This record gives sequence, C-alpha cells and structure tokens, in this order.
Amino acid sequence: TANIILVVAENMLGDKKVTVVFVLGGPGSGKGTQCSNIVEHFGFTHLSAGDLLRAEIKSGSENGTMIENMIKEGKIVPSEVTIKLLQQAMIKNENDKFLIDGFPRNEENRAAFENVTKISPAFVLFFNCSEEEMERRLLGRNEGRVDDNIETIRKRFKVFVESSLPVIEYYDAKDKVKKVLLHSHND
Ligand SMILES: Nc1ncnc2c1ncn2[C@@H]1O[C@H](COP(=O)(O)OP(=O)(O)O)[C@@H](O)[C@H]1O
Ligand SMILES: O=c1ccn([C@@H]2O[C@H](COP(=O)(O)OP(=O)(O)O)[C@@H](O)[C@H]2O)c(=O)[nH]1
Ligand SMILES: [Mg+2]
Repeated sequence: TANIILVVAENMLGDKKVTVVFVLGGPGSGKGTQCSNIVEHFGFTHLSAGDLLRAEIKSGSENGTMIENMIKEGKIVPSEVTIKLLQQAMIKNENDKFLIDGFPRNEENRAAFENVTKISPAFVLFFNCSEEEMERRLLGRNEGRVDDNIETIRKRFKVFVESSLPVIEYYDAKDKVKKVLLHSHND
C-alpha cells in the first residue's frame, strides 16, 4: 500500500517559500524612507503598494483611470487589483524576502491577501507618528503626487484611522506588531 504524505505548504508562491513583512503606518509616517534603510542592511526587496499602483496608472492599463481617481480621493483601491500587482512583483523577483509597504490598508485587503496567496506576514512594522508631523512631511514631500494636498491628506488620515488601524490591531492581538516611533518633537 502507498503511504500518502499530505504536505501543507505555507507561505508558498509558486515553488518559492517567501518571508513577508508588512510595513504599515499613516500617510507620511516614513514607511518608504525606512524601507530603503532596511533593504540596505537586511537583504529584503521593497515593494510599495502605492508605487505599484502609480506604475500601473503610468503604464496605461485599463484600470489606470479608476486607480488614479481612487488615489486622488484617498480611497482604497479594490483588493484584487493591488494583490495581483504584489503577487506579480514577488513572482518576478528572485528574492524570497519582501517588505510590503502600505498594504494591507483595510481588513478586506488583509483577508483577501491571506486567502489568495496563503501568505501570512512574519511580523508587521508599524510606524507611529502624529498627524501634525505627518501633515508637515506630506506637504513638504514634493514628489508631485496628486494626493499630497491638504484636502486629500485629511481624507487619507480619516481612512487610515477608520480602515487601516484595525489591521494593525488585528496583528497586535497576534503579537506580530513591532511599533516604531521615529521623530523627535523638534524635527
Ligand atoms: N524621520 C523623519 N524625519 C523627518 N522627515 C522624514 C522622516 N522620515 C521621512 N521623512 C520625510 O517625510 C516624507 C514622507 O516620508 P515617506 O517615507 O515618503 O512616508 P510614507 O511612505 O509613509 O508616506 C518624505 O518627504 C520624507 O523624506
Ligand atoms: O494597498 C494600497 C496602497 C495604496 N493605495 C492607494 O494609494 C495611495 C497612496 O499610498 P502610499 O502608500 O503610496 O502613500 P501614503 O499615503 O502611505 O503616503 C493611498 O492613499 C491609496 O489611495 C491603495 O489603495 N491600496
Ligand atoms: Mg510611501
């Protein structure tokens, strides 16, 4: 008789076993800046969900106009769009360690990512920063972004508190959150 071995593969992407760290925090909290520092020292590949969405707009894809309108309004783009971009980027890259920056942004993003990819994060880095400081940074960012204006910034802060903080609370309840406070009061 044959021995049947059932292998339950976790965190598999195709035939690659991956380590994922989610990097979360409010708009302008310094996610992108610190991801660049982490990449230099720890061999991760940085995937910014926002950058992938902006590249999708530029590429002239059929979803481009919808994505751009949602970003202008500070709204969260449908999960399937963002998850597909993240999945493609991870498959394309030879690395097996990824910092996913700015995703998941709501509970639906989080659950859909886990269901579709079967990947759960090793841990979550949470950049905690005051709205006053984040607003100052976003207004000074100068990257020509359509969403770095005071009207959209206010909407993004509201979406962060109402939709994104619950994701951090979800992982906090699993002891997966490492909280980072990264500014002094006089910077
Ligand atoms: N610790 C910090 N102190 C002061 N300015 C910062 C700090 N970290 C990032 N910044 C600046 O704040 C702006 C937002 O940072 P960024 O990394 O793009 O944030 P996020 O990706 O979370 O939106 C950028 O202009 C960046 O140079
Ligand atoms: O998973 C994501 C990541 C980003 N965005 C959209 O892209 C914008 C910019 O995100 P990014 O992380 O680049 O910027 P941040 O607001 O953190 O500075 C957000 O406000 C959303 O509209 C989204 O819908 N889903
Ligand atoms: Mg960013």
